[in-house]
Amino acid sequence: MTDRHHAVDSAVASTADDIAEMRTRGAATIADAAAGALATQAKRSEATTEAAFRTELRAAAKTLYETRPTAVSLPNALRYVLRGMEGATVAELRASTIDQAEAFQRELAQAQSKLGTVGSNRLRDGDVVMTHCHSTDALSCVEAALEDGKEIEAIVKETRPRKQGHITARQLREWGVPVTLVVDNAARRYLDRADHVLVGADSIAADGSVINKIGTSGLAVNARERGVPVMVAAQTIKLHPDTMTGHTVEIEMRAESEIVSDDERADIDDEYTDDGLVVENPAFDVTPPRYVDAIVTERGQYPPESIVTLMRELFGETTSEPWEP
Ligand SMILES: O=C(COP(=O)(O)O)[C@H](O)[C@H](O)COP(=O)(O)O
Repeated sequence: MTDRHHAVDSAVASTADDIAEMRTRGAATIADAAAGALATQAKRSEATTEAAFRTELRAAAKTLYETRPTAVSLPNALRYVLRGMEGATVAELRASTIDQAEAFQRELAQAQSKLGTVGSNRLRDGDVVMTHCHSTDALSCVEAALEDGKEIEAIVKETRPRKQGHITARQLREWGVPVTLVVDNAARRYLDRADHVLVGADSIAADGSVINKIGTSGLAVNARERGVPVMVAAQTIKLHPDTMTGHTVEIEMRAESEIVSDDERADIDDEYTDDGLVVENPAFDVTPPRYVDAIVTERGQYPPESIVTLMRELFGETTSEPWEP
C-alpha cells in the first residue's frame, strides 16, 4: 500500500491500478469495477466511528477517481454510491453503501441491455456495422439484433495504439458474426460497405459532443461524407453533468511508450537532451454533434442536440466532486 492509497483497502488500490494500467478498461466496465471497489472498502473497513468510515470511503473514491480523467462514468458511479451511504452507525453505513453499490451494478447491467434493444431497432437484417475501439454498450446493440434473428456483419477498426478492435473482433466472432478487421487508415475505404458506424462513448457533453476513443471524430466526419449514419451507444451514466455549467471534458494523454519504444525513439532522434522530438498520445477525441445521427441510451434514442434535456432531468443543474458530501 502506497501513501497515495493511505487508509484505502489494498483491494481498492489494486482496482485503481488496474484501471490506470488499462487492465480494466472501457467506461461501463470501469464504472462497475469502481462501484465494486467501494463495496469492498465498506465490507472490509475497520472504522469504529461513523466519521472514520465516511473518511475512508471518500479516500477510496478519490483514489479511484484519480486513475483516468475522461470517462465520466467513473465519477458518476462514485457519486451514485456515496450518495447512498446513509445511517447513524458504522453497521448501517456499511450496509447502505454495499446495497447502493450493488444496486448501481444491477442498474448498469439493466441499462446496457435496454439500450441494446433500442439500438438493435436501428439495425436491419443483413446490415454491416463499422466499429471503433471496444464498447460494451455498442456491442449490446449487435447482441440484441442477433437475438432478434437478424444477420449482422462487422468491419472492425483495429484501433491503434492499444488495438481494442481485437477485443471487439473476438467478441463478435464468439457470437458468429462475420468480421473484417482493418487498420484504422482503411476505414474510409471500407465505409462504402458499411450501413452504420456504431461506437460507444466515454462522455457525452451537454451540447451533444461525443468523447470517445481517439479516431472516432475522423471516422464520423468520413462517415458523414459517405452518407453512413453514425450511432453512438451510451448509457446515461456517460452523460457528463459538469458540461452543463461550462466545464470541458479532460482528454487523457497517455505514455509515449504506447506509440514508440525507446529504441524506435532513438532511431528517429537520439538527441535526448533537446525537445526536438515530441511524441503525443491523446487517448480520446471530441466528435461534434453535427456528425452524430443518434445517441442511443436506455431511455430511448436522442438526436445529440437534445441530450441536454435528459442530462438536466437526471442530474439537475449542479454537481460536486464525488467525495464531497
Ligand atoms: O473509448 C472506449 C474505451 O477506451 P479505453 O480502451 O481507453 O478505456 C470505449 O468506446 C468507451 O469507453 C465505451 O465503452 P463501454 O461501452 O464499454 O462503456
